[in-house]
Amino acid sequence: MTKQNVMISEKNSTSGLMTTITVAMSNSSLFSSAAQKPPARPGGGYLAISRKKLLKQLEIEGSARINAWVDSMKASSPTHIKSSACLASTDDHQRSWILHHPSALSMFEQIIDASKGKQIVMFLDYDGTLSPIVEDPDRAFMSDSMRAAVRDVARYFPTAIVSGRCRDKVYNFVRLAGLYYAGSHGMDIRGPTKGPKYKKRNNQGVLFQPASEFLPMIDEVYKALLEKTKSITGAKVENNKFCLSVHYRCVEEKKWTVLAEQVRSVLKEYPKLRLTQGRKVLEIRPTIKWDKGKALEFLLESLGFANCNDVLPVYIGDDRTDEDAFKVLRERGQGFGILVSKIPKDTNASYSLQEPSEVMDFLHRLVEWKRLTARHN
Ligand SMILES: O=P(O)(O)OC[C@H]1O[C@H](O[C@H]2O[C@H](CO)[C@@H](O)[C@H](O)[C@H]2O)[C@H](O)[C@@H](O)[C@@H]1O
Repeated sequence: MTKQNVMISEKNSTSGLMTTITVAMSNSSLFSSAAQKPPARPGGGYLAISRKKLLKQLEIEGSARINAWVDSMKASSPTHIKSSACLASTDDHQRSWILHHPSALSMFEQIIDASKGKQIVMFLDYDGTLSPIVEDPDRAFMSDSMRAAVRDVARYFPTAIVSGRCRDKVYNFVRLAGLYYAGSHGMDIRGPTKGPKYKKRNNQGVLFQPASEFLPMIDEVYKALLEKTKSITGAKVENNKFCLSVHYRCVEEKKWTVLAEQVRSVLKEYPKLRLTQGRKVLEIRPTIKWDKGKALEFLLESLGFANCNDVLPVYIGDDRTDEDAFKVLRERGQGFGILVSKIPKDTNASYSLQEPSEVMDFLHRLVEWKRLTARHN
């Protein structure tokens, strides 16, 4: 993002004198589309526009952004009943999607074949992957049987839980000591508190928090968002330590625009924070170049698998933020992303699973296969 010095000129109505102030602004906050961007100014000169024009521009950009947010909030929440013609084309779409992203259960043998001579490393998202999506984020409990499946998997394979939630919270849900935990979308990584059997190279004592300088800002924004959104019934602001979530799952659809405006009115004071979207949630996080994909790479490196061919990372997740990890795997040409979804979605994952119960089946099969091969060797 490039910075542009903007000179605002104003004519004093009584004196008739022009006064000017200069403001350093990012191009992206000034111009809503690339087409509107001014030509580059060698040497970073001034762009003179009137205050009126600037405010108008900001207003247009602001409402365009709100509309885009709300459109995206609606697009990820299909609520309308489909006509039969529409249903038929949906079926076709579903069939074609599943051809491109087959079930990881039906492709299990192929996945195992690809792991020959390689160490499988498991990366598991939490919400919607290990626990079903529920209305109250504080009650997204994991079943005991899922916990047992994850514990078994972690006995045989290095395993990390990668979540948008704050690390302590996700740990309190999972409650397994021998795992890596990457909370706050990977911005808070901690190695196992109990020595895992699979210990390879230098994987102990990992603690990595690339966004620690943002803590005071996140706290401030958390308080501001709590205050700002308190009038909206059902809205919930969650403090995930290095990032925040504004939930709208329980907010009436007609209030989504107001909520988006409230969030934007707070965020516009914090250009170092950005907004992404998840499942009926607006996620606010630092603009640093760090995401679940970077966390995956960091963890592979911590486990001693940087630049190695003898590793097969498998990442299972259900949300948009998991796409960063799927993309890394695709670009590395290594391992597989598995998207948990019942409906076709644009994804960089190779395979799919429909819901957490299928994730559990997949984990069981991995363990069963590992036990069998261990018996034969
Ligand atoms: O990366 P994840 O572990 O998938 O975390 C992403 C967000 O998950 C949680 O919200 C989602 O699950 C809630 C409970 O089922 C649901 O009520 C909400 O609508 C979902 O968006 C979590 O509460 C968020 O903080 C995470 O960012």
